[in-house]
Amino acid sequence: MTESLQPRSAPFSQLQYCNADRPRRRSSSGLFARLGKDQLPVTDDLYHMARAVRENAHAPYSKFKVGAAIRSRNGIHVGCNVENAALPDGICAEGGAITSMVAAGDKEILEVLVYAESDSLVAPCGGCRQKLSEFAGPDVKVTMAGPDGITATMKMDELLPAAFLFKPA
Ligand SMILES: O=c1ccn([C@H]2C[C@H](O)[C@@H](CO)O2)c(=O)[nH]1
Ligand SMILES: [Zn+2]
Repeated sequence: MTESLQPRSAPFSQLQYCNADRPRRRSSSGLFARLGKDQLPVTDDLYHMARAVRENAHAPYSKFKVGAAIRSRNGIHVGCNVENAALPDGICAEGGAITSMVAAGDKEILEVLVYAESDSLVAPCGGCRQKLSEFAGPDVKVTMAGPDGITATMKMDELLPAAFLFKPA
């Protein structure tokens, strides 16, 4: 059972900060094990806030709920995906968290965590990588997490090397 929860994609298994080898409990019911206090990811507060806000996601089309939490100097800002019948008009959890941060008056991301429940870790989509890079420096850590506490962390410039920068001529 727990084997299937290992991050599957190649980059995740090579991550510097990946904690996939940390000991964790076997699931007693369902697909995922419950987190024990000894198993919490390093960024506990972001983890719990992203996990909690995911419950509020509006995802009737994909049925795939995502939560995101961003740490900035003035606090933690959360977002969940909000889909729309006009499918491309939906917004990702990361986009919602960014909007919340900016609305709260902050424009510098210190840390990001994305929480989803899938058989592999969920990384921000391409568009969200660009959105994050607008406010996150190259060394900012972006952690991807699931319900059993497996996390992988990538730096912003690993997630989006050669980000687009708008420099009018
Ligand atoms: O990092 C991600 C990946 C996907 N989604 C959302 C978009 C869509 O609503 C659903 C399925 O792609 O998941 C996010 O919010 N963040
Ligand atoms: Zn996205």
